[in-house]
Amino acid sequence: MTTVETKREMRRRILAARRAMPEAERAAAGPALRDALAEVPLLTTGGTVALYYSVGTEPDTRKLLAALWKHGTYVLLPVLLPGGELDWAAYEGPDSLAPAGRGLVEPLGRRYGTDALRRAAAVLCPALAVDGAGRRLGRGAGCYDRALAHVGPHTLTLAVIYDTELVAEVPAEPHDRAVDGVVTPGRGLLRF
Ligand SMILES: Nc1nc2c(c(=O)[nH]1)N(C=O)[C@@H](CNc1ccc(C(=O)N[C@@H](CCC(=O)O)C(=O)O)cc1)CN2
Ligand SMILES: Nc1ncnc2c1ncn2[C@@H]1O[C@H](COP(=O)(O)OP(=O)(O)OP(=O)(O)O)[C@@H](O)[C@H]1O
Repeated sequence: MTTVETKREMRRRILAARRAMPEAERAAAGPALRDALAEVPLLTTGGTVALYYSVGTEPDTRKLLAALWKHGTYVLLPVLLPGGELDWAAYEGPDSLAPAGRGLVEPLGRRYGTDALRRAAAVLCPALAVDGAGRRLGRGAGCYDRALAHVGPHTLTLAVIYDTELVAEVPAEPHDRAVDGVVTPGRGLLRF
């Protein structure tokens, strides 16, 4: 199998496993992710944090989002642009969000541009699987590979996954951007 085919097969398998996950396990993920990250100084000491608003079977980031916002952290959320780049706008409470296309929920406020991540202290990205070298398998649109190209040298990049999605190996292509660590509901924050 080519790398592209292996990635496609992994995506199919992981998405099926997410759909088959017991509801109780899914429901426990949101509070667990919040509790794992809400006290991490990098996320709460005043810098900007880029998060995403989880949808469907993704690990629930909504409780973490609410906790960071209540704490006063400046949280950016992605807006999908037509070409597949991500723009960024601030989360300003529940009323600052609206359903967007493709099943996404996106912020309505002023957009800061595709390179807004340059000033972020941390970027939390969606992923389907990550390996111990930080190689990350995303949905396959390349949005976060492009977005992560904009981060500054001191930005901590983390992927949010379920426990079982930390795997032995994710196949990589030259454009893939590695992450510095993962956060999972059961294991919390792991830096590589
Ligand atoms: N919650 C969440 N927000 C996110 C992402 C994500 O993975 N999760 N993204 C991560 O990159 C970005 C959005 N990227 C996307 C890129 C392509 C498609 C897309 O083509 N969707 C198909 C439908 C496939 C499906 O239902 O899964 C389509 O509309 O044809 C969707 C989102 C930014 N926001
Ligand atoms: N920096 C980039 N500029 C332009 N296209 C890119 C870039 N990075 C990735 N792509 C394109 O995106 C497509 C999908 O890449 P890949 O399979 O690695 O996505 P992914 O990492 O799983 O998804 P995502 O980054 O959206 O979470 C590839 O065809 C690739 O050519």
